Amino acid sequence: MSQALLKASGIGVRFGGLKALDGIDYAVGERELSCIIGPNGAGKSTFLNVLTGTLRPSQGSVLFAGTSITGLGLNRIARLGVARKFQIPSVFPSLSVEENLDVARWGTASAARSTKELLELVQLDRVAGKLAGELAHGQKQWLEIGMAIAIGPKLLLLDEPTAGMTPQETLATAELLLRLKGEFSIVAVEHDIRFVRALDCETLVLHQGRKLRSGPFREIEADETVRNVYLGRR
Ligand SMILES: Nc1ncnc2c1ncn2[C@@H]1O[C@H](COP(=O)(O)OP(=O)(O)OP(=O)(O)O)[C@@H](O)[C@H]1O
Repeated sequence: MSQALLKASGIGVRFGGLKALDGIDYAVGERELSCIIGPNGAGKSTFLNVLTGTLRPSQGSVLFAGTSITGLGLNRIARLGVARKFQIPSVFPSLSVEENLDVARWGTASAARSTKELLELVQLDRVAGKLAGELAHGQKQWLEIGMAIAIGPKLLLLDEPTAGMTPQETLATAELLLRLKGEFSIVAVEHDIRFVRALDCETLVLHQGRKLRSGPFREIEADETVRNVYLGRR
């Protein structure tokens, strides 16, 4: 891996008597694309909450570009260049697609992408004037990805970006992330194995709060233990 941009060490989270995460080590390199998968209740969202500072872990630390961000809070971490896209799109429904991107770009450096470039990148240029509230579900997700990209992040974290999408929309989302690959680091928490297969990237498998495996998706997919606890059930 190139130099780690994000490094989580020995992350543990307890909710009362439940160990939601136990001793998770994880690193994402500069401009690397990485996926986190695992069955329901594996601890994926809890881990993402730790990475974005919305949850302070009971144990362990998170470093971003060499600085501790453990439990720092979403806003302060965002200011360092970490963008998070939540599972449910939060766009401004009564503004047009183009206006949503304009709003997201406010205050960003002049070197950041123009609204036109963002529209083309997320392939919403043909619906630029449409109200965001009238977009199809997949298009709303892409708009929110565009809004997250607008700030010029160093790291983009995506929580189940293909939730509720059709197979075609899922594939288009994978293609979008592959277009962005190499520009900044991306971490996607995902349920949809077809999507992760299309990305073919470094993958962390969580199971019952522990790291089950990590490595390139092709190796993960071929791993018998992973197949038994997760992939084989799908
Ligand atoms: N705020 C909380 N309080 C108590 N228990 C929690 C809390 N958040 C999560 N948990 C528990 O921690 C465990 C991990 O949950 P988490 O939501 O992180 O899993 P997940 O892998 O994201 O699951 P899913 O794929 O269903 O979203 C589960 O047993 C869950 O019930």
